[in-house]
Amino acid sequence: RRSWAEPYKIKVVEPLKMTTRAEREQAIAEAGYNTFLLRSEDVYIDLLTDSGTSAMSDRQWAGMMVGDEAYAGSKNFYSLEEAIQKYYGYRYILPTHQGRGAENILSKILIKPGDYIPGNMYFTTTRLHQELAGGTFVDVIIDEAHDPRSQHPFKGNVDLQKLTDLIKRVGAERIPYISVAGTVNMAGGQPISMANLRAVYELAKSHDIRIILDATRAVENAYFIQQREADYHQQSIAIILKEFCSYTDGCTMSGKKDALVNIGGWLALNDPDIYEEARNMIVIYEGLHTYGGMAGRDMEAMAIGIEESVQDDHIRARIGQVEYLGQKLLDWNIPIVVPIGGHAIYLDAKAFLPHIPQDQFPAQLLAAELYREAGIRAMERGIVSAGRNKDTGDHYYPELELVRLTIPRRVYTQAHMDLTAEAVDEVYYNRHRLRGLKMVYEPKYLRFFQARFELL
Ligand SMILES: Cc1ncc(COP(=O)(O)O)c(/C=N/[C@@H](Cc2ccccc2)C(=O)O)c1O
Repeated sequence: RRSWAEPYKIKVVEPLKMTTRAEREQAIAEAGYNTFLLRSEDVYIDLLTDSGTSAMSDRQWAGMMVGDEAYAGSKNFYSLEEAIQKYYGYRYILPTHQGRGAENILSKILIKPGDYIPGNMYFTTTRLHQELAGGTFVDVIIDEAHDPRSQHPFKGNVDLQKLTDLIKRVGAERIPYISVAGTVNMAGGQPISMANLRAVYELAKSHDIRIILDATRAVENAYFIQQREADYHQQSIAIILKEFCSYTDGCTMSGKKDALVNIGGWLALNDPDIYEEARNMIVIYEGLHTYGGMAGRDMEAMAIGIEESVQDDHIRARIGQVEYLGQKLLDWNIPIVVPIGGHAIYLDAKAFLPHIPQDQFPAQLLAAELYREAGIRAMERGIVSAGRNKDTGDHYYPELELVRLTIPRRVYTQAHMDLTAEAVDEVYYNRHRLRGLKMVYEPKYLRFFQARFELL
């Protein structure tokens, strides 16, 4: 049996500083046990996020050299527009500085106070923009998505009955669009199947309701369709991605993930009237409609990154590395979300630390402990990230209390994955010694970015 290796070789490296346990104990205490507040230079293996952390290719760096920094009508805009139309299939393209730029504008245009936005599990920034526009997010994902041990191959699927019930309850006119993510970040990077998306599209169209895709990791979603959906085993990733997007009316996109760039995003639409409004909003919030908060060089790098991201060899190696790490942990009976997702391994902190109640922030503690143990930075994806219910003021208490080990694209080697697995195993072996946290500073919005904690 031949093992696999990356379809690229390394040309530039960034030396990493090694720290001592004493230095890390001080650093994490000063960071208020919040990995977002650590200095990057104090981190050895940075698995906080796959957002903006990919390694660019030599062709992308070359693209940076041909940045046309004209204020209006930059050549790089047209390269980007062409790449998105070619691979995602949408008609109108508006660049934004990153995903949130697109979410902000889309929400402002489509959502009226009192509207409901159904979606396959919440995402933190997406839901907040929907709420800021006066909408209420309604989770219509299948129940299995909330169970870390369910082996359902497409946990990102929409529960058509939940969606139908919502339409009946509030009426189609109160639903500006269905917000579909592929893959679903908060469920563990879980995909939605082509068959399910097609069914959602047909249901939506029968009620004249739009579907807007969060395309942030849609190429990874295409890989899971290719691997797990019988009709698509012989199809290329590029073909699958284009069909996938054809069942939606537009998308918001953070180019910082699949598209292999450090900054960038876009809003894509097929409806000329919505496009007209969005193009007008872009000049208020993002700059001009032909640069959307990006330099010309960044648009060129993203156009090239899109082309590279849909190559079958690339995505197979990218997800193969995540599966490699996940399988090691499964072999050692360490509780992680299954099936293994596309961009990260999610430790099940509830199962990992059953003696720490959820309101003592077990996932937050586990992420801090992994850093203390080995200088590995992960991200809390549990009660802290879930925030507070805007009506009751109490915490949301999500089923999923997770720590995300997010793998950047084309950055770390298999040796880094081996060391990460060993560090997680070490923490697991000593898990009964760990105790909870109390939150000592809580910001108003998206508290997980800046909250501070102390050991109980
Ligand atoms: C499915 C999905 N849709 C939209 C966005 C926003 O895109 P952008 O504005 O960041 O470009 C993101 C960003 N996800 C990053 C960064 C992040 C953001 C908020 C909280 C924690 C982490 C992450 O998961 O690490 C996403 O995953």
